[in-house]
Amino acid sequence: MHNKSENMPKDVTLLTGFLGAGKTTLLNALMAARPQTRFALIENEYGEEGIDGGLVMRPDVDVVELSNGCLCCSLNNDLLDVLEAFYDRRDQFDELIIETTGIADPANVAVPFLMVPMVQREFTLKRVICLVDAELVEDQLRDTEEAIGQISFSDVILINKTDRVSPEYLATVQETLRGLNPFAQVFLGHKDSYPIDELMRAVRETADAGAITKLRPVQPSATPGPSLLQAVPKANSLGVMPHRHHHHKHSDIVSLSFRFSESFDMTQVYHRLTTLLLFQGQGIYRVKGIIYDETRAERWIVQSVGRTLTITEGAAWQPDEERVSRVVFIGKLLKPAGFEKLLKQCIRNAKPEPSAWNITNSAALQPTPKLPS
Ligand SMILES: Nc1nc2c(ncn2[C@@H]2O[C@H](COP(=O)(O)OP(=O)(O)OP(=O)(O)O)[C@@H](O)[C@H]2O)c(=O)[nH]1
Repeated sequence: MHNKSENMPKDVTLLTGFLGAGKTTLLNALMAARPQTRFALIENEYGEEGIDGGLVMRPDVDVVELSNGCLCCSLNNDLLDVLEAFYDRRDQFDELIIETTGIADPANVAVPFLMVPMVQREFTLKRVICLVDAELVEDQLRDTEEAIGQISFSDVILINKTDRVSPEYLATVQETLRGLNPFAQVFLGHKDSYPIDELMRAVRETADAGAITKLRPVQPSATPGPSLLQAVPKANSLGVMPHRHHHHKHSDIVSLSFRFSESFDMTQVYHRLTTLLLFQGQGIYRVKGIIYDETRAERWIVQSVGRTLTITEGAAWQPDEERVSRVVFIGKLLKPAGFEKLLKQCIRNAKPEPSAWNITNSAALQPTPKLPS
């Protein structure tokens, strides 16, 4: 049973929210709750090593991964190419979901859907859902520019991870968010209880009207993103003209990606990353990794949000799959040297090198983070 005729525009859900807010986790729950729907998915990741694509649980989903940049800026033209490719295989899916990077400005990602008639003809931006980490959002609003743009642009806000905060604190968070975006529908949830039907019932005010789409008040970003209307004249088959390359700055947020073919010692991984986050975690917003451990048939999934590290078992390696570990760190002004050293120390049977990660060694982080008092 498929939702729509192949000739109808495809519904698009844009999923945004700061690094680690829970977008991929919600995405999996959403797709599991809609087994009859054939989803196409665009996974955008800031890091060079795409991790999220490997975390998508439904094997039948048509996933396109766009790594090493942000759809809202450096990969803006790639979005048009991917939309064109999806258009060409429009008979193979019902709905498209785009998971942005955790630092994307969704207003820029939405531009083609709102302003390019040929894209509008084939794709309807149904909703922009912003996930908010109930526990960390106040810090993120204080320390970064990205979170505010995401919250203020979205039609729907899901205050996620409610399991991690008290009802009193939740009330404060709700008030803050209402102040930032009084137009959005706000829902509460956590990974074991999402209001999926409500989220998917919510639609942009003008999404069904098919006419001119009214933009909600948007916080202007420090450097405005590109407009696809200023395109250079070479149309693709959707009739869309690609834009020249454009970069905008993500308030000094960088991503460091590492890849190793050696087997890792998970005790070391846990110990060293926990220590790192505990004592030098201030500028580190996110750690994500898929780790190869030769003693296990399964891969390990390593995640951190804030100072919380979790290691869970992932899918088993396929017989012909290359066993590699990939780890991404995203944070403010991170420098690679210390992180690489730390990871090398976690390789199974690595030679002990006591100074590899020394909590007083702040070479990897600029400016030097303060130890928690
Ligand atoms: N306690 C708790 N943890 C959650 C919840 N939702 C997600 N997480 C955890 O938060 C971490 C990040 O979740 P993801 O779904 O990967 O977050 P994301 O927004 O996709 O992350 P990025 O793509 O890196 O921005 C994972 O360890 C999840 O298991 C929740 O409701 N409660």
